[in-house]
Amino acid sequence: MNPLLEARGICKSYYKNKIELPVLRGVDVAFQHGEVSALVGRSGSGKSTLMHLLATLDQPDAGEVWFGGQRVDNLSRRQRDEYRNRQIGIIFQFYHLLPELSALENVLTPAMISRSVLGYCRDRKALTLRAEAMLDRVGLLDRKTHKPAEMSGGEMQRVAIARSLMSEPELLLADEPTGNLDTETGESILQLLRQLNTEDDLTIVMITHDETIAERADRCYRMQDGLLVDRFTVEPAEETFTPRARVVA
Ligand SMILES: Nc1ncnc2c1ncn2[C@@H]1O[C@H](COP(=O)(O)OP(=O)(O)OP(=O)(O)O)[C@@H](O)[C@H]1O
Repeated sequence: MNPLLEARGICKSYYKNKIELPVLRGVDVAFQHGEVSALVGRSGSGKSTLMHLLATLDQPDAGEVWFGGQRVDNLSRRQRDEYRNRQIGIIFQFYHLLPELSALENVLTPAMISRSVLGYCRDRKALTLRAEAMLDRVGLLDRKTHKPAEMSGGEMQRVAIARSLMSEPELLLADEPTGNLDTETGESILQLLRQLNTEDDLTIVMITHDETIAERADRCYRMQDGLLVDRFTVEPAEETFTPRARVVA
């Protein structure tokens, strides 16, 4: 089966005071449709940089990004915005909610601003109904008037997830989705992500430095110093709930 999302030979450097800092040094990775994948690696190994390139938030110096059989890294800026708005949901460790807006407004506003979300864009009533449905989906409809300061970390991440679902994306990119949460709350977010994967066939790529979280994915990719050094498939352990990783060629 063709992968949903693919990076081919990705290289990326940053420059500081004209000194080159190579961050990605030829990364090849393919994410299969309907799977939960984890990119695991130490701080500074290049995970977030790769995620930004996969989301076309930035462009590689060399290499290509493909989504659904189409090359996307070389699209025009407008086309890249449209690709991102329609196909990808993104969530971050620190939620990136607007503090002055309610939960409902946080879910609704980016969709209102985006020109391309859904066919009925800018139809405020339809979008509001959808935003409420998404808040309901993540179990937070009763908090719709709460502002971020009036919510827990787990609730804020749920709002961010609801926001990311507004465009019915095929792919969810999650940068350390549980990184700011205690173990129990993080667990409930992981369970929600798995539920969305199973029920909506949502393909998920999550970044984490935490091996135990990575092992919850169907497939893990380990990054080290700007290179992908390992791939794992994850099999459920026979006698316990905790899955364990198996290295494959
Ligand atoms: N805009 C930038 N300018 C210069 N250097 C950068 C920039 N963004 C990231 N870097 C550097 O690139 C390297 C990789 O950063 P990146 O954020 O991709 O790593 P990461 O694996 O996601 O780390 P973490 O787990 O800490 O988020 C780091 O050494 C970082 O300092």
